[in-house]
Order: sequence, then C-alpha cells, then structure tokens
Amino acid sequence: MRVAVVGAGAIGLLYAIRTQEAGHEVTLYVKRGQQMDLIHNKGIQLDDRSKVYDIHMKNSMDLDDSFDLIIVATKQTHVKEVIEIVKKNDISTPLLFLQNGMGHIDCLDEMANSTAVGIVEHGARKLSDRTVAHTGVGVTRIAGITMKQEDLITYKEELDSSHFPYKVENDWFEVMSDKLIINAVINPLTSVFKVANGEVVSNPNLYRIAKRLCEEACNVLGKVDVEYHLSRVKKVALQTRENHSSMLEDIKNGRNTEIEGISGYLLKKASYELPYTTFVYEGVKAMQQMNRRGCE
Ligand SMILES: NC(=O)C1=CN([C@@H]2O[C@H](COP(=O)(O)OP(=O)(O)OC[C@H]3O[C@@H](n4cnc5c(N)ncnc54)[C@H](OP(=O)(O)O)[C@@H]3O)[C@@H](O)[C@H]2O)C=CC1
Ligand SMILES: CC(C)(CO)C(=O)C(=O)O
Repeated sequence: MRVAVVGAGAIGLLYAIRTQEAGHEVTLYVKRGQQMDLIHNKGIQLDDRSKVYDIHMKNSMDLDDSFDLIIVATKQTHVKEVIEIVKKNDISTPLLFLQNGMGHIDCLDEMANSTAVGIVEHGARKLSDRTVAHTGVGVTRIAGITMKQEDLITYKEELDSSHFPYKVENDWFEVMSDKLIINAVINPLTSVFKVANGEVVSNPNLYRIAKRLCEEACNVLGKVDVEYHLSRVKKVALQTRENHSSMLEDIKNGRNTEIEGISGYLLKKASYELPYTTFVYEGVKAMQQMNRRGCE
C-alpha cells in the first residue's frame, strides 16, 4: 500500500517506521522545514544506535490524493488544521486518526472521506526530530467512524505484524471512551501535581482524587462498572509508573495540552456539575496560560 503519515512526532515517527517495515511505501508529512531537512539528510531511527530508515518526506500543505491510506498522527489540537488541508487539496483518501481524547470525533463524522480512529496502546517518546523510543509495545485498536468493517479488516491485514499488532473493534465509542477514562484521570492529575504516573496510585491522597475523577468520567460516559475502570486506571498507572503523562510533558515543554478533548469533552457532555474534573481542567488551563505568559 501507499501510506501517508501526517505528523512526525513520537507516534508519527513510530508508525512511519513500523509501516515501512511491514513493506509499505510510506511518505511522512511534516510542517517545519528544519525537521524536513534533518530527516532528509539523516533518515529516521528508533533510537540512536538502531537501523536508519530513509523515508519520503513532504510538507503537509502538499498532502495529495495518491495514497491508499492517510494516518493522521498529530496531537488533537492540530487535527482541524489537517482536515482543512484535506478539504482544500480535495483529497478523498480514507483517513485513520490516532489521537487520544474525543474532541475530534464530531469533525470526522462530517467528512466526506471514509474515516476511522485508532486507539494507540503503544508508548512512544520522541528523542529528537528524527528519533523515537518505542517505550511500550501494545496494540492499535482500529474502529470505523464512517469506514466500513470490511475495509478496516483489509487495513488490519495489510498493517498487522507480530511486533506491531492491529485489532479491529466493532464499536468506536466503547474503545475510545474506555481509553478516555484512563486519560481523564492520569493525564490532568499528574499535570496539576507534576508527578510521574505511578504516584496516582502510590499516594493515598492522589488516589482518592483519582477515584473521584474516574467516577465522574464513568457517569458521563454511561459506564456502570466504576470498579472495573478504576482497576484499569490503576493498571496503566503502575505499568507506566516511571513515565510522565503526555499532558505533563506538554506542560513542561510549554506546549498546549489535549485537555479540551479529554476533561473538556466530559464537561461539555455532562448536564450537571463535575467538581473534580472541573478542578483539574481549570488547573491545566491555568498552567497553559502561565506557560504562555512566561513566553511573552
Ligand atoms: N506518545 C505516546 O506514547 C502516545 C500518544 N498518543 C496520542 O497520539 C497523538 C500524537 O502524539 P505524539 O506523537 O506523542 O505527539 P507529538 O507532539 O510528539 O507529535 C505531534 C506532531 O504533529 C506535528 N504536527 C502538528 N501539526 C501538523 C501539521 N499540520 N502537519 C504536519 N505535522 C503536524 C507536530 O509538528 P511540530 O513539532 O512541528 O509542531 C509534531 O511533530 C496524540 O493525540 C497523543 O495523545 C496516544 C497514545 C500514546
Ligand atoms: C496512558 C497514558 C496516561 C500513559 O502515560 C497516556 O496515554 C498519556 O500519557 O497520554
């Protein structure tokens, strides 16, 4: 297949490498000229010592219709930008979106293209503009928004490998909302208190807040078994105990976070007060604002 990967951050670099390894012709679309030159000259790598992959590169403004699949690997905050390019360049290729959170789903439903979401259970940390560490091997669960089940199965068969597996899911809401609960607890809590993921479980006071956040998220999403979801939060926090969540990484690096698509989504969806979610939402927004002020 001819596959375009839009966004050369942690996930974009990882998916570009694994997709090329699976035998596909990959083009990586980036935004910054400096990154384009670096990758053009030195290729991309999983870490500094491993194999170097040469990869076709283009500017994302020049995205075109010559692919079998476009994988969108930007943060949720940049999805609208990519959708604008797809519309402007009259692209009808099917699209797979890999973002955490749910803020982008409404936009996908409205597109003329066939669209699917991917829930990424891998861990990836960007080491430089051309290198990424694959910090945790997991599954990519793909589910159709408007994409037909038979097309999802074809993509799974093409992209799947033993060390980079894909799984087709029947219900996008079920899998995305399960992941959303995890992100709605761990990401803002670790960001507000500036702690590693494990602290959410090992610190009894933070764990009590985590429980409340989990209850609120489950109520909004219509998930009855709160204990089950809390146990999943606990498992992920312990599995990634040494890591900083992507939201905390964004705060530390002065970037905007995905808070709108995570806690913001829950607050918009709820028709009643969510005190704990409101607190962490406002806390993360305040930190973003302070970061911006620091740059002025
Ligand atoms: N990293 C992880 O382990 C996991 C990440 N995810 C999700 O995957 C998504 C991507 O995360 P991650 O890779 O970590 O994020 P990064 O911030 O590392 O990468 C995002 C990349 O998108 C690029 N980008 C933004 N706008 C455009 C555009 N218009 N055209 C081309 N490129 C663009 C950015 O470029 P620039 O640098 O120039 O701004 C950046 O390189 C997020 O939604 C995240 O929540 C899910 C599970 C695990
Ligand atoms: C699962 C978790 C919380 C791992 O850090 C994550 O998805 C993130 O940081 O965005």
